[in-house]
Amino acid sequence: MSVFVKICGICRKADLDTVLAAKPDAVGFVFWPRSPRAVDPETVARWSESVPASVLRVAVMVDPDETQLREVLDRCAPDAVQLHRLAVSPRDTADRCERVLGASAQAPERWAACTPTEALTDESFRRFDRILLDAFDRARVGGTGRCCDWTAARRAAGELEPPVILAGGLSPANLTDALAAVRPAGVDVSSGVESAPGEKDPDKVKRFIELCRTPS
Ligand SMILES: O=C(O)c1ccccc1NCC(=O)[C@H](O)[C@H](O)COP(=O)(O)O
Repeated sequence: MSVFVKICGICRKADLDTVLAAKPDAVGFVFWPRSPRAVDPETVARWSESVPASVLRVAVMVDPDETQLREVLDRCAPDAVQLHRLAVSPRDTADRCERVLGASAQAPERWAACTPTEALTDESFRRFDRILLDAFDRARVGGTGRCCDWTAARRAAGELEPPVILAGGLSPANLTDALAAVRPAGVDVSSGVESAPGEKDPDKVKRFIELCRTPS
C-alpha cells in the first residue's frame, strides 16, 4: 500500500529537483510573504515545466481575498489551492473558494488547512476537496514542526468525507507511528525534511517518501 505524500515549503529550484527525484504525489509552494519558505507565483510558474503532470502543484495561501486567489490562478495555474486561516472564518473561506476557484476554467482542487478539532466541529470544512490537519501557531501559521492531536485526527480521518491529509511535525522518525495512529489518506511535511528553514535535506526527503511507499 502507498500513502499520498506532499512535500511542502519548496522555495529553491535545486530543492524542487531533489524532491521530484524522490517521486512525491504533490509539491507545495508557500505564497505568504511572512514565511521563511515564501516564494512568488511567477517563480513557481517558471519552475512548473519541470514538474511532471502526475505531480500536483499546490499553492499554499493564508487568508487570501478573491483578488489574490485570482492572481495566483492566473500567474501559476496550480492544481490545488491549500488555504490556511488567521482571521477569516471557515465559512467565508469556503465561499471565496467556491466563487473564485469553482468558477474558473482550471477548477483547481480546494484544500482547507485546520486543526483536527476544527475539522470535526465546523461543517464548512466538508465543502473542501481535501482537509489538511495541522498544528496551528498564530505567528507562523504553518510549517511549525509541531504535531497536531493525533487522537482527534484519527476521528476526523474516520468520520469526514473529504480525504484527510495529516500534517504538522511529521518526519522520517515519527511517520510510521503517525500512519498507524491516524490512518490518513495522505501526509504532508515541511520542516521535518529540512536542514534549516526553507532548505530541504535530500536524505530526509528520500527516506520520508520511501516510508510512504511501504507503510507497515
Ligand atoms: O511552511 C510554512 O512556512 C507555512 C507558512 C504559512 C502557512 C503554511 C505553511 N506551510 C504549510 C504546510 O503545508 C506545511 O507543510 C504544514 O504546515 C506542516 O509543516 P511542518 O510541521 O513543518 O511539517
